[in-house]
Amino acid sequence: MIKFEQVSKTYPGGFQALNQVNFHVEPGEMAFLTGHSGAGKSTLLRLIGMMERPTTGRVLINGHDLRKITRKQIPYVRRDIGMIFQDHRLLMDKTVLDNVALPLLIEGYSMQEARKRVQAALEKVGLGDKLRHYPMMLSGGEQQRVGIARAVVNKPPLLLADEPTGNLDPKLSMEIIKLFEDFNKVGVSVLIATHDLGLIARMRYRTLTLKEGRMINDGLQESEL
Ligand SMILES: Nc1ncnc2c1ncn2[C@@H]1O[C@H](COP(=O)(O)OP(=O)(O)OP(=O)(O)O)[C@@H](O)[C@H]1O
Repeated sequence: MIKFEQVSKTYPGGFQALNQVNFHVEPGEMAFLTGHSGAGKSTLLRLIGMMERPTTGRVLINGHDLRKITRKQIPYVRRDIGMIFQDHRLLMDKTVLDNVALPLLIEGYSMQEARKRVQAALEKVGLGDKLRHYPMMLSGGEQQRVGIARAVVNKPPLLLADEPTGNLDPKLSMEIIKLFEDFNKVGVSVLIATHDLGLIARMRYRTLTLKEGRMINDGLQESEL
C-alpha cells in the first residue's frame, strides 16, 4: 500500500529532512510513525500525500509510482488517501454536514447524493446526530471525529493521520485510536504519526521510528526508545 525505496528529501535551502528511508506498509496493515520533533514525520506523510516530492528514491502508493504521476493525475491518486490532521482543519463557518460532504462534492456528487454517505460516515464516528451543528458547538474530541468522518467519507483504502490525538487527553486519544482500529478491521491501511509513546506502548502495533531523517527502528516499540 505504501512503499518507500531509498527515499531522501532535501528542502530548498539544503536541510535534509529524510535520509535513505525504506519501508513497506502492506494493504490492511496499521502502523505508528514516531520520532523526535523535526525527525521528519510530517515530511514523510507529505510525500505520501503528494504535497512534496522526494529529492531521490521512489514512493509507491497503492501501486502508483509517484514519480510517474503528472500534476493532473494527483487528485485521482489522492482519492485513495484520507488525511487527518492534529488541528482537524474544519471550515468553522460550515456545518458538520457541509464539512464532511466536501470531498464528495469535489468528486462531483450532488449534495443530495452526498448526504446519505455523510450520514453513514458520521454514524461510524458516533456523531450521527450532529449534522446541523457548527464545529464551534462541538468538543475537541468531537471536532477530531468530524475530521475523521471527512477523511473516510469517500472510503479510501489508506488513512494517514498526523498527530491526530495531539490536543486530546489520554481517554479521548484512546477513543480516537479505537476508531482507526475499526476502519483497519474492515481492511483500511492506517499510518498514524504521533509523539505519544505511552499511547503506542498500550497499542502494540508496528512502529516506525525516525531519528534525524533516518528510519532507525521498524517493529514493535522497544521500551528504551
Ligand atoms: N518546507 C520546508 N522547508 C524547509 N525545511 C523544512 C520544511 N518543512 C520541514 N522542514 C524541516 O525539516 C525537518 C523535519 O520536519 P518535519 O515537519 O518533517 O518533522 P516532524 O518529525 O514532523 O516534527 P514535529 O513532530 O515537530 O512536527 C525540520 O527540521 C524542519 O524544520
